[in-house]
Amino acid sequence: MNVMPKMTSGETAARDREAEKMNLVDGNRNRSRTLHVAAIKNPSLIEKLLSFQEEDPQFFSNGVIKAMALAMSLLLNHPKALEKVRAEIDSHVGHERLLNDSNLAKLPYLRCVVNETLRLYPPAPILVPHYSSEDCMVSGYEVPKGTLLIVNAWAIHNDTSIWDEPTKFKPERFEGSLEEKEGSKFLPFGLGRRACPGATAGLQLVLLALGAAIQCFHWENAGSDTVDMTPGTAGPALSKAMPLVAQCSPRPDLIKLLSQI
Ligand code: HEM
Repeated sequence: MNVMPKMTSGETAARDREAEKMNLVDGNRNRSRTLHVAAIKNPSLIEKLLSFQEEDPQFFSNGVIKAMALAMSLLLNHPKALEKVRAEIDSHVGHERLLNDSNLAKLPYLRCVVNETLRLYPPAPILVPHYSSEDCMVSGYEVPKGTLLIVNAWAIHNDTSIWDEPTKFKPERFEGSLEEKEGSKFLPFGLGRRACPGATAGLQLVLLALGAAIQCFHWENAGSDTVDMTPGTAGPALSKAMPLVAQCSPRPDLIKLLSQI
């Protein structure tokens, strides 16, 4: 049996501080609390999303905010894909109004980008524990009824026997109805009776938040040439080791619309 060496209280505090630094959403949550006290006038996008979370914690979940930030990070590293999403939104929604949920069916590439983000970075890489409800066989293994099952969604999403070049960001792989065809091989929202009941709403929120951010703003990487996607090590949820630092400016054609919101 492996036993973790016991930490001193100083080491524990240092580990907790490190975990805090590594965690995009929680780190910003605490920072934004401080900033609210200072009555900051120009909150960052994450701070704004976290303020929505305070108003409606159920829908603006950490999963939704993280998925949006991760999708934006990936798009900044793949400018052609970002341009393709923008062109899709411009052609179906235009510049006169903000995109809304009735437009989403007409924005398949935006959906592909979000799916590909959730494949590469499932907010819950290890699903919550499930029990088998009856005896079954899985890949030649007998699984008796009542067995505790831990599903590694991240490993399934990176399995080379299922996905072509799984470590690469290729939204096009979701074109057509691959998601439906692949069934239990793409499971960012889990599966079975305990699958995420907020999957439809969660996906819709990510699509709307990401789509509106791309429709209204020009985005550019404010740090080095590429966004550092090194994964963080804090907690069971996937996080980025380095925070996303990006700059946005209103797109000239959208300024009139933005000033009316
Ligand atoms: C992008 C957003 C989201 C992602 C990726 C996500 C993902 C997940 C995953 C992977 C699970 C575990 C499923 C399993 O083990 O099979 C889960 C459970 C759950 N999710 Fe979500 N979720 C998201 C948004 C939401 C939202 C918006 C709500 C509420 C409106 C929600 C409510 C829940 C609840 C209540 C459970 C527990 C279900 C149970 O144990 O029976 N989720 N979610």
